[in-house]
Amino acid sequence: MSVSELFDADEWMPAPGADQYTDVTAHVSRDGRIARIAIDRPEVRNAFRPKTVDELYRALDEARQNPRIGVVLLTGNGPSPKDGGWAFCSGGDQRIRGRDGYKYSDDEASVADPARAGRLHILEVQRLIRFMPKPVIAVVPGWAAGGGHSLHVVCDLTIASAEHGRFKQTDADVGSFDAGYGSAYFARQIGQKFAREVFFLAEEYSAQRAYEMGAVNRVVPHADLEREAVAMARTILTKSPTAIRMLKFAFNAVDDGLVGQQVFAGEATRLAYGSDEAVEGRDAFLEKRDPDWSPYPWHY
Ligand SMILES: CC(C)(COP(=O)(O)OP(=O)(O)OC[C@H]1O[C@@H](n2cnc3c(N)ncnc32)[C@H](O)[C@@H]1OP(=O)(O)O)[C@@H](O)C(=O)NCCC(=O)NCCSC(=O)c1cc(O)c2ccccc2c1O
Repeated sequence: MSVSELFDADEWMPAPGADQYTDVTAHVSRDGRIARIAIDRPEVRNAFRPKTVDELYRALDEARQNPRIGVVLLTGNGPSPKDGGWAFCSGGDQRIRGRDGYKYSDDEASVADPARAGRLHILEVQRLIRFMPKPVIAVVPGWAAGGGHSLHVVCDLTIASAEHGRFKQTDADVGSFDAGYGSAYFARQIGQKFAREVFFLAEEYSAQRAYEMGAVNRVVPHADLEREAVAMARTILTKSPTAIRMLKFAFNAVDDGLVGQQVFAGEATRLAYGSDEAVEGRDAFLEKRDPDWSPYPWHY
């Protein structure tokens, strides 16, 4: 059975552990440098339930820790076998939303561990994407709605299908609100007036309109969507991994407060450890002598 109508089997091989997933598919390009992770519930416009979120997190974390992978594509498989509709993601599955979050289907897990009873852990996935030391590209073949809209917002880049890409922020329609990256950071991207309009009116925006608002990087013909996304990824792969990582964390830092500074600073520390000056500090300690900083000027 094909993964998705846009999926090119010649490009991808299954990612390690992918056979254990039911709600997502995870692949790695045949040269091992790009990950393709997709929500695989097209019959509900790729709405996520807790199991979907668990699998998304695991697949993304595998990609994060794989030193060969430089870019991650996040998408939604399709079309729906029911009506042919396409989706990136339509947010939390409203059928299993409880009073304390989204419910696992086998509620024995919740009985054994009440802390697992109601989940909002798509926010953990958002943070994983945000702090992933490599670009994540949202590949939007259809609807990005509600929490699915927020997922595209937190990705570094978005490429959308000209024919089927649709954007709608339905949170307030269903009594929900992503008050973090989904809204406040979205406003940093496209401006306060547009962001408030998108949330307060919950209207539908075409891919072209989202592009004009600054919410989308590229709009391409539907049939070319994944090919163009891979091409975008391959362009990024021609760049310095360190430069891309530092740039991503620099773009983040201004909006991420002390955590943003910490993440950026961690990478700065890694770079400093590579210098002769830092090696001198370590060696002096180990050799129980005063460090000799004389070769290292106070740069200006
Ligand atoms: C996405 C749509 C605009 C698409 O409309 P369309 O007309 O194309 O398709 P249908 O409406 O007919 O849908 C086809 C089929 O799929 C089912 N479905 C679609 N979305 C969902 C969903 N989210 N949950 C459950 N089921 C869904 C639909 O019922 C149809 O099924 P049939 O059996 O009738 O065939 C439109 O579908 C739409 O508006 N969907 C809902 C979007 C939505 O409101 N999402 C939830 C927003 S809240 C959220 O996502 C959220 C999650 C979190 O975990 C948070 C955590 C912390 C803070 C905030 C959070 C948050 O806001």
